[in-house]
Amino acid sequence: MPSVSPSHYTMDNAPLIGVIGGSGLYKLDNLEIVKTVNPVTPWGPPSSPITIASLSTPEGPVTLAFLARHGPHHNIPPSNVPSRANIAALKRIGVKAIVAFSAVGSLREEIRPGDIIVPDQIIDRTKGVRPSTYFDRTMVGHAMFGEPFDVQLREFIVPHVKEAINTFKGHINPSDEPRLHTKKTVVVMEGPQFSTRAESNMYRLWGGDIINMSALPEAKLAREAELSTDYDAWRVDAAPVTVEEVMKTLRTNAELSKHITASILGAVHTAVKSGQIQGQTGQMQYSLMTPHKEVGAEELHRLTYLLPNYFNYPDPAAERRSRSRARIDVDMDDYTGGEEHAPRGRQ
Ligand SMILES: CSC[C@H]1O[C@H](OP(=O)(O)O)[C@H](O)[C@@H]1O
Ligand SMILES: Nc1ncnc2[nH]cnc12
Repeated sequence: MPSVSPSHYTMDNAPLIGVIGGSGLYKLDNLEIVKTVNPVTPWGPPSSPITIASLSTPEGPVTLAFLARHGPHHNIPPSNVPSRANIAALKRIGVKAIVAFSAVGSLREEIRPGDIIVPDQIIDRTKGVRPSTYFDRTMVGHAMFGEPFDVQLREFIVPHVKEAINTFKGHINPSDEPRLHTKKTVVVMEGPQFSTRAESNMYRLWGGDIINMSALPEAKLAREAELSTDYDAWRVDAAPVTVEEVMKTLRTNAELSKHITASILGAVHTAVKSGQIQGQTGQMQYSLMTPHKEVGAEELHRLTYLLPNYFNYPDPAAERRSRSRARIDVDMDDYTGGEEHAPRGRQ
């Protein structure tokens, strides 16, 4: 059986870190764009083209992959975000860890507009309308999710985020200085409507601290794909929320989130590359229940795209195509018509 490389990216400086930008964060600054790819995964195309770019960091330039969760023009509502495609595409590029950004509402008085939150737990209040697993056919898989974010990655990131906030303080009115909150619980609701007051009170009783519409199924799918995740959220609204209020704080906070990204990613890249952050590789080894011979060929091809360490069933047509190519930089388009664009210079 021909082997499938776990990483299909052959550049020396492959992007190990994927950044998912949420509301207000549709691109990063100070990026030298290496290329933009438009993969089509077995779960369809991701939310946006993926920008593979070099970012100047205190540790030197690092290559990262950036994707806009709601599309570059914010035209994908939370319930329709193609999270399976987003996660699969980042995994296929060679990403090992995802730092995701999200705008959130607060369920606690002490979490003020503009504050930054690194949550450690999730309460799922989505309504089952979002595809939330790669194991929804005949291969049954049960990922561990007691710690929904990668503990090592989260603990590594917190002091770096704190430092980034400190170095940003000169740019902000002292009374508006953002505070960092850690070990908080994010409630993920379906939306797109915001919560009723009764619901918010119930979430508070449940132990929820912040609320959004996006951290799931993203974090569940990343776990199934054996990727580490960390969520950096910033509080946008004061209840009752209006989109106008939300967008105002988003604009004010876009600069801070870009500053945080630029400040922390060099260190995160180094820690992932050196193995200081061990990652989630191997997590699914004992989670897959079904013998491969009981699973259909098409499903096995899909799972090979996502988890080549456990599945080795390339699409014969893709095999023929790739054999006929002299050199492949990214073979994410094997499933389909993905295109690559030439570098466009700075974003
Ligand atoms: C713009 S308010 C509601 C919207 O904002 C959050 O998006 P994201 O997490 O992608 O920043 C929230 O989850 C909702 O989708
Ligand atoms: N109050 C809120 N509820 C749900 N998602 C949100 N995203 C931003 N603010 C929110």
